[in-house]
Amino acid sequence: MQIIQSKEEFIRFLGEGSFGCVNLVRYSNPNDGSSYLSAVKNSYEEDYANLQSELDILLELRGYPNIVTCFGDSLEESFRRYGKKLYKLQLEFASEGILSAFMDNYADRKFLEPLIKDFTWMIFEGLVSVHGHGYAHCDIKPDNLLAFPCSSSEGYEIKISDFDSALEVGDVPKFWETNMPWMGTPFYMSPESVRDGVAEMSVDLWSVGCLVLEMYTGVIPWEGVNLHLLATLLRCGEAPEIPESLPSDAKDFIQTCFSREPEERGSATELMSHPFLSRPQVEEKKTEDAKTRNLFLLKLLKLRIKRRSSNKKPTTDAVVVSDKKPLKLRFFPSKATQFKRTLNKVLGLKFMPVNKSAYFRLVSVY
Ligand SMILES: Nc1ncnc2c1ncn2[C@@H]1O[C@H](COP(=O)(O)OP(=O)(O)OP(=O)(O)O)[C@@H](O)[C@H]1O
Repeated sequence: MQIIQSKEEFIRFLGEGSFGCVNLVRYSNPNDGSSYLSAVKNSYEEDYANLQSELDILLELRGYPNIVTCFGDSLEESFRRYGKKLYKLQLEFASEGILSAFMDNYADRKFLEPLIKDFTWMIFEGLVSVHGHGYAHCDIKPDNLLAFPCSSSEGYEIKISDFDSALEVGDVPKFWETNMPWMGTPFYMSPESVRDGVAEMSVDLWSVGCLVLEMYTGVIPWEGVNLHLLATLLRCGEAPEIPESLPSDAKDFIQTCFSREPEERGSATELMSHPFLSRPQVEEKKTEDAKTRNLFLLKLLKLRIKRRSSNKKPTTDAVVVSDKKPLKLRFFPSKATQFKRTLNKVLGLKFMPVNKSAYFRLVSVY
């Protein structure tokens, strides 16, 4: 999508990330009266590199299914008061918000099984593209998945967003240390990532396992476990507990995502053909539904033909029927931004910019 010099109207604040805030903005073209809404991610100069790297990945992945779309080909640059530079990344607006907020609309935050399967399938569709381009997302979790009303049907669509932790496969984040071993959000991290910090595709597959578990139980994985203990448990190859009450194919699927040996998880594509997700069942069901519908229509059709023929004299084209139907606070300078970001995730803190200061106020979000 090409950005035309347009009028910008702030609609509302959407949320706060580690690198700045996200606002809903309407862009209007005064020439033809057209307009569109965008979720605009704002970052100050010190976090420019992160926003740029997120844009670079989004540009590579633009047009692929279940990946949030970015508008424009570059970051928009503007100046704040006191000459501070601000960079903006325009994203398509997810009117249903992040998946974690979407879950709050459901009793006990639990989804029904068909929705879990649909959403998991969509997340994999997105991951196949991410992995296919040589990246690992490294922070798959409900806060980084966006919900959209489905354009073609009544349901919802899920897209992967927030690529600022994404890395090329094989890279290790600069901030990663053995005593701070979190490449993404701790509760969704895999044992091997805690051991070596290497961004592998398998890390995302473990996170999907956590996510599926969360969609069934409504509870974040490892709830109540402190981070020190969590690191120890993960290093020992432990996985979040899977309730016995889950259907057996779901348990088996989650267990596969939680395989100790990353290779045993398979790839995103391979996991998509696990019986838990196997589309044939869904397709079969759709075909069955379609058959039932057709049968019903056929009966209706026969009935009408009968009625017509009883009213009228039969003609050669008698088959023509009516077609009318149918925590702690901390301060630190802007140095290692990735480190800040991870620390925030660990501490559950979010950034609140404090006027012109180069520092940020951190507030607990737990
Ligand atoms: N495309 C979007 N549509 C609607 N809301 C969005 C969109 N992108 C972000 N948001 C909102 O803005 C918030 C901040 O998003 P952002 O991606 O900056 O950070 P985050 O994922 O919440 O945090 P972090 O970057 O620390 O992981 C989100 O939690 C969400 O509420």
